[in-house]
Amino acid sequence: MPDHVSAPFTGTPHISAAPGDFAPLVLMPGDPRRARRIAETFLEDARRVTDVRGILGYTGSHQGVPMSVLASGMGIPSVSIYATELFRHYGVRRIVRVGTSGAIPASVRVRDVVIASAAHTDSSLGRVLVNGVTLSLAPSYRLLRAAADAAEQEPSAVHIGPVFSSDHFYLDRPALFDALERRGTLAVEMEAAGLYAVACAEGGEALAVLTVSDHLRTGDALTAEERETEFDRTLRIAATALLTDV
Ligand SMILES: O=P(O)(O)O[C@H]1O[C@H](CO)[C@@H](O)[C@H]1O
Ligand SMILES: O=c1cc[nH]c(=O)[nH]1
Repeated sequence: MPDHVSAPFTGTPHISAAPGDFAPLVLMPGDPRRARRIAETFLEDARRVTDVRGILGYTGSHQGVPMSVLASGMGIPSVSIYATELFRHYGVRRIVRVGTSGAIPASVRVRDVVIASAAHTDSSLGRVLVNGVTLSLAPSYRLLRAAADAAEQEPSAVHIGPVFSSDHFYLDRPALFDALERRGTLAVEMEAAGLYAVACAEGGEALAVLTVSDHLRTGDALTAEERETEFDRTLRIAATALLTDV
């Protein structure tokens, strides 16, 4: 092949899908098995488009509009890789994380939904993208507003507010969670801040809608099976946001 002819695109280091395999609208759970379940139960005519490292991705449609689902894996480094590659190489415009989270205040209960209107983090990601600046890690206002409107149609509790995206799942620091609670933080999880940072850097839109799977104060928790199945409301809100003004 002559030097000036670039090689055909055959995927990224982490995604084996061909160009055009992903829809511009993407649901993103952490867990690959949840991605498969969303493809099987929520999307129509879904086909698998990638499975590198067991991170499953599917494309089908929802309410007649093309929609994909791709797992992010756990943590900010992992979600940052997948979100960057989707925005940069696959023409993706919107990613809505559909994840699980741990509730912090008593007013948030297991099975409630939390829409992350901001993401605090102990990750460095918000500080390294623009030299000397800590970026505000926030969702797309359009997606947030659409999700807030969709939440009004839901019969049970949906909370909107800041979450804490932690680099540490086993963080034994009760005083930290007390301090975050006093500042209005609703829940802890491990990806929203990374997704918001990447969307900001890549010019995409992002939002995180989280099912509360456990409570840091009471110890209440969903079973492992419920973690896979208890996210119908989260999915409805996320898909409505993805489909707004497309
Ligand atoms: O259920 P997911 O979406 O993976 O989200 C939460 O669960 C994982 C920890 O168990 C972390 O990824 C955290 O953010
Ligand atoms: O990251 C997470 C997710 C659920 N529950 C937690 O305590 N942390």
